[in-house]
Amino acid sequence: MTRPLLGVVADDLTGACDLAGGVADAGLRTSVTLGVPTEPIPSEVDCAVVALKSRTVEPATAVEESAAAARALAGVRYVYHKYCSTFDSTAEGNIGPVADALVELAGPGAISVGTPATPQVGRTQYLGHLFVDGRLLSESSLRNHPLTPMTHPDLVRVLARQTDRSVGLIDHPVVRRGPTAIADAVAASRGVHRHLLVDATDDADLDHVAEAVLRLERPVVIGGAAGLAVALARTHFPGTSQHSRPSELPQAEPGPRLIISGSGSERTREQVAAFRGQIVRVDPLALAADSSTIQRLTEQLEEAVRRDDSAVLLSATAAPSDVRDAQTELGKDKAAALVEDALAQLAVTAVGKLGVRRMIVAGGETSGAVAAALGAKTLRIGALAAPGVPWTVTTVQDRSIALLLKSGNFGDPDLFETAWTVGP
Ligand SMILES: Nc1ncnc2c1ncn2[C@@H]1O[C@H](COP(=O)(O)OP(=O)(O)OP(=O)(O)O)[C@@H](O)[C@H]1O
Ligand SMILES: O=C(O)[C@@H](O)C(=O)CO
Repeated sequence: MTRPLLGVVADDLTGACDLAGGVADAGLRTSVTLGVPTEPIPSEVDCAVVALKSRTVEPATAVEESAAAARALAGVRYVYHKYCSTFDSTAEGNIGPVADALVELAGPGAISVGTPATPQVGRTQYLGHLFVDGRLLSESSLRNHPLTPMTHPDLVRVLARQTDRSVGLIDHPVVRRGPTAIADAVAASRGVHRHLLVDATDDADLDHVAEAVLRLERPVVIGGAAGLAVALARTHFPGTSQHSRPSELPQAEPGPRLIISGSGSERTREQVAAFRGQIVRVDPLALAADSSTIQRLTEQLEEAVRRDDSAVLLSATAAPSDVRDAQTELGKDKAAALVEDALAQLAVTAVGKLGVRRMIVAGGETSGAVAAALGAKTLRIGALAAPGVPWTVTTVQDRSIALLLKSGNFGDPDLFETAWTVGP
């Protein structure tokens, strides 16, 4: 029996979908489980993805859940630590502690090798510095992220602050020399560094890194965003791309459609601004001030859904200054929890009472909260509505629910209109 190529520990749900959509599109049979799996990985799977909600939790919790996920994935060829393509981390930072735990579990002498570079969505790493659409990370809109503001572009330093282990760089001149040079550089780093970040500015670089990684003496833990995972898929199983294959997902039942946005990202703000249908607004200050707010929102949502059959948008998305005001008044965690809980509760009402069967959710934390409240356990992966944003189907109480779980900065500005045309 062949072993799954990749067992992925993903720090948020939209990141899990991003990676799963990419590797499925490259031809890997892919499963997504929400939370640590309790069942063995099905033997026909090439890539088993475990979606956690560990990006913004206490480091000790992130470590405990990630280690449990890695143990549940025992037997895969490579454990893949999926973090964000913009290296999103809290001030304490969970990427370092989780990477430490995963190399520890991988066995004596293990090393982690990875890169957040995902050129398809404009993320590149050069001389250890991360760029977003050609701008330094710290000068991109990520500096205003509501939970994980990224104000330092030098990832070697960012990661080194999160771990006591030594962090090294395989720089672009080495990457450009090809897989042998990269593999030699990794071999020379064993015993010197415990974590290696690798530059990549285009897909050819990622293919070199993937080929080098597949040749490495194990134990090795691979780290990164979707880019390197997709490069591993196309390097390991060349010629199996699904681009021309129809989606195998079942058709969703007809019914009202809902978009839920708790994302603070710049791209989501553009998508909300471009949306022309009915919008129900969710405000953390109103939620905090009056416990009847959720009842009022429920009524507004019911009315909007019944009024006409176009998609309704339920949105907490606000300008960074408004988010900051709410955080100053309520505290960052309380503001986030109020919004996540309200959106999750309204999602449950939408499915249980209003007959919603197709839903777009914007924001990683928001998607995690919504999917957990719905009771989703696994996702089947379908067609991509945009790079990094696949349609998925989950089964909840014998009902198929189609979910498009969107990372904040992904998708074109008109995604909330166009995504339905490729959905199940
Ligand atoms: N108006 C608001 N005021 C304060 N916090 C908010 C507001 N709207 C949303 N939030 C919170 O901000 C967080 C946004 O994170 P989320 O991961 O969902 O989306 P994102 O900002 O696009 O990030 P990502 O790129 O990871 O998807 C959530 O915890 C959400 O509850
Ligand atoms: O890597 C990315 O950018 C996404 O998959 C993600 O994790 C955003 O939250």
